[in-house]
This record gives sequence, structure tokens and C-alpha cells, in this order.
Amino acid sequence: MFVLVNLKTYPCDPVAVAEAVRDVNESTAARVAVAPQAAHLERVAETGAETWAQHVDPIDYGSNTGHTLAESVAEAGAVGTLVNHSEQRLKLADVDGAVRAAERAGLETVVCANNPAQIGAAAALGPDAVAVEPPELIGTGTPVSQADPDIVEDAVEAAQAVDTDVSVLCGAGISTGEDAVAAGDLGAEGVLLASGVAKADDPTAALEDLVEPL
Ligand SMILES: O=C[C@H](O)COP(=O)(O)O
Repeated sequence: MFVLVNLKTYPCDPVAVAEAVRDVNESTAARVAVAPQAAHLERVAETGAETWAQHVDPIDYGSNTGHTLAESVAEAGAVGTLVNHSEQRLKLADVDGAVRAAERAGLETVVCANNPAQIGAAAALGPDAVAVEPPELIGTGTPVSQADPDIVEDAVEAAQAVDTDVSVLCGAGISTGEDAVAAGDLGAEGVLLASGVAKADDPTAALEDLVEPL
């Protein structure tokens, strides 16, 4: 199972969390990665943790002030990127453009979406994976895999109807190993989570608990 820890803009120490991700990744069959803010990518990647960007823009080199270029995050050490996170929504054409930009830079992609219908549309754009996240559960500590299992199963069905090569992750409120196992039982191949680790008093212990049954 893929466990992707998004640090958002939480006031945690990104290097300390990345070191925990690196160490936990070595002790589990799960694949564990971390997505820090763009400004922290290089320092996080230097820890040896698998490092993802939180966003890239649908742009190429040129006059794009304030945008995030896929090649630059790859150069900073990212191996993948989220696209269209609920907190960084894009128009459909821009989701497509961001996925193409990420591919151009050799980045793996996870396109986020709110519901199964959007998951089908996202899967049609050919990312490596999609992640279904009901916005109302994000940051609540109420796990989508237990509070709304139908949305996960329907998202898996919607993605597979479009492209069986696209993996499905789920996110929102995931914080324990039990939540992640429930996600796997519903057909998800991974989980996308944030507050359960980034806001934990002891991120290493939180991660160890999360991967323990995986
Ligand atoms: O990117 C992560 C998701 O938005 C889930 O956030 P959360 O684990 O704090 O609910």
C-alpha cells in the first residue's frame, strides 16, 4: 500500500517528518512518501525520504511569475506530484496541463478529486493514480474509509471503468493503521493523509502505528 503524507502548510518540522518517513519506509512493506511545501523540497529530499510536490502548474519554462514548474520540483528532488488537491483546485484543462507537465519532467502523478464522477474524469487524463477525498472530511479525523466507504468503492469502480492501470488512493481523516486497512479492503491501493501525522505530537509514532498492520 502507498502511504503519501502531505504536510500542507502545517507548522511541523519537514525534515524531522521526512526522516521519520524514511525510517518507517525501511521497516514496512508499505511504500511511504512525504509531500512538503515547495520551499522545503530540497531539504526533505536530502534526507533520503521519497519526496513529492504538493502541486505543479500547467506551464513550461518561460514567463510564468509565481508558478511552480514541474522541472524545478524534479530538480529539487521530487519524484512525484499531487495535482488538483482540494485546497489547490484547477480547471479540467489545467489538470490535464499539469499532468502533462509532470510527465514531461518525469514525475509520477496523483490527481485528487472530490467524488467518483470526478475520479472518472481524472482517470481519463492518464495519471499514475487518482485520490478520492470528500472535502467535508478533510482534517476532521473522521476517516473516509470508515465514514463513507461507498465513496471509496465507487471511486475504484469509476477509475477502473476508464483505465485499469490507474491506481486509486483515498484520503480525508485517515490517521491509523485500522483506517488504512479499511481503505485497502475497499479496493484502494493507497492513502493520502496529512493532519494525522503533520499535527501529531510524535509523527514517528503516528507513522509507525499507521503502517503496523500493512
Ligand atoms: O492531502 C491530504 C488530505 O487532504 C487529507 O488530509 P487529512 O489527513 O488532514 O484529513
